[in-house]
Amino acid sequence: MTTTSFAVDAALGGVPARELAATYGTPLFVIDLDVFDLEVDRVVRSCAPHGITVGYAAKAFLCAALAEHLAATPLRLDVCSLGELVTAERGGFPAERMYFHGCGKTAEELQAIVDRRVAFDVIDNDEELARLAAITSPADPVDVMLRINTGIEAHTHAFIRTGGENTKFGFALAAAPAAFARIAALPQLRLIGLHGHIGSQIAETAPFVANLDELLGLARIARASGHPVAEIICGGGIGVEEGPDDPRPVDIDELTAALEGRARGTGLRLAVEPGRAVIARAGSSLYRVMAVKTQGRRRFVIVDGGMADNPRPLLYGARHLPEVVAARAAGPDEPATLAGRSCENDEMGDYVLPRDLAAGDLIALRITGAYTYSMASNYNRFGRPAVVFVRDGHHRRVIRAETADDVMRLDVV
Ligand SMILES: Cc1ncc(COP(=O)(O)O)c(C=O)c1O
Ligand SMILES: N[C@@H](CCCC[NH3+])C(=O)O
Repeated sequence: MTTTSFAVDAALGGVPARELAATYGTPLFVIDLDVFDLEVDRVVRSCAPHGITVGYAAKAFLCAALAEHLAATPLRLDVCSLGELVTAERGGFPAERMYFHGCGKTAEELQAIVDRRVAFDVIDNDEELARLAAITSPADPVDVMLRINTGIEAHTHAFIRTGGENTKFGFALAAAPAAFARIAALPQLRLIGLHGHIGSQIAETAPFVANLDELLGLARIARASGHPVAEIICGGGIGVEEGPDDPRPVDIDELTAALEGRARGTGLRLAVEPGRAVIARAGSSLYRVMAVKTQGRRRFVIVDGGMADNPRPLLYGARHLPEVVAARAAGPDEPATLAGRSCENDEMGDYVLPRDLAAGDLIALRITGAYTYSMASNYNRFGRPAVVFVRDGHHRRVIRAETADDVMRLDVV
C-alpha cells in the first residue's frame, strides 16, 4: 500500500488544480508541456550523440495540438491508423516525417501511405507486402521497412509483449530472407530498413540489445542481397515509473550507448520510437471525489472517472499514484481503495489517503500521459474527458469533453 502525497491546494503546470477543475470540469486529462519538452529533450540529447533518430509513437497519446507541438521538435512520428495520420496532418505535422505501422492495415490506409507520401511503411506480413505492391508502380517506388519478430522476449505484461514466438507481430527471423527475395522482385518497393519492437513498459536494457543484435544480423543478409537497408528501428518500449518518487526504471543513456556500441562500424543508422517514455510523465488525470464509504473492512474513495478514461489498472494491473491536490482538511492518513464510477469493480489501487477526504475534494493520478486518454472509451456511455495543456501558470483546452450529445452523435435515429 502506497502513501500518497497531500496538498491543500496544489498546482499542475503552475495552474491550481481547483482552477482547472472549475474551468473545465472533471475528469480532466492534463498535459504539462514543460514536462513533455523536458522528456523530448532528454531522449533527443541521449540519442543524438550516438546518431540515433527518435520517433514518437502516436498511439501513446495524440491530438492535433500535440502534433503541432511535435512538428517543432526534431522527432519523427510513428502512426498506425488513418485516424492518427489525419490527426497529425491537422496539426501540421509533415507526412514525410511520419511512418506507418500496423499488422492489419486497411486498403484506405495503404492508399494513404502512398498518396500522402508518408516516409515509409513498416510492412508486417506477406499479404500487406502484396497489397502494397499492387497499388504502387516502379516509376514511383515506395520505401518500406520490414517488421521483424526477432524472438526476443521482454519481461513485461503479456498483453503488451510484442516479441517472442507466440506473438502475432512481424516476420519471424526465419521468414525474413524469403521476404527480402520477394521485395527484390518488386521494383516498386525499396527496402530501406528493418524494425523490431519487442514490447512496452520494459525495465531492462538487455532485451533491446539482444533484439538489435538479431536485426543487425538480418540487415547484413539483406544488404548482401542488394537491398538499400540503411536504418534499424529498435522499437519503443522504454518503461516508466509508477509514481513521481520512484526511480526511473531505464537509464536512457545506458540504453543508447549500448545500442550504438552494437551498431558501430556497420554503417547502419539506428532509431528508437518511444511513446510512453515521452508523454507519460507529462500527463495527470484530475478527478473529483464523489463519495467516501466503508463497506465491510474496506474504505472506498470513489471518483468521477475510472476504467472508461483509464483502463490500465484493470487491463494490466497498472498503478498510477494518486495525489490529493485539493481537499478541505488535512487529517491523518488511513488505507483506502481508489475506485472509479463505472458499473463494475474498476478499482485503481489500494493506497493510504487522508482520513478526512470527502466528496468534492480533488485527486490527481500522476504519470498517466501514456495510453490513458488514447485508450479511453464511452463505456457506460460516459463522455470522454477534456484535455488541457498547462505550462507556466497558463492553460489551454485542446480537446473538449464529450457531452451526452457527443456520445449520441453516431446513433442513427
Ligand atoms: C510498433 C510500436 N512502436 C512503438 C511503440 C511504443 O511503445 P512505448 O510507448 O512503450 O514506448 C509501440 C507500442 O508498444 C509499438 O507497438
Ligand atoms: N496500452 C499499453 C501499451 C501498448 C503499447 C502498444 N504497442 C499500456 O497501456 O501499457
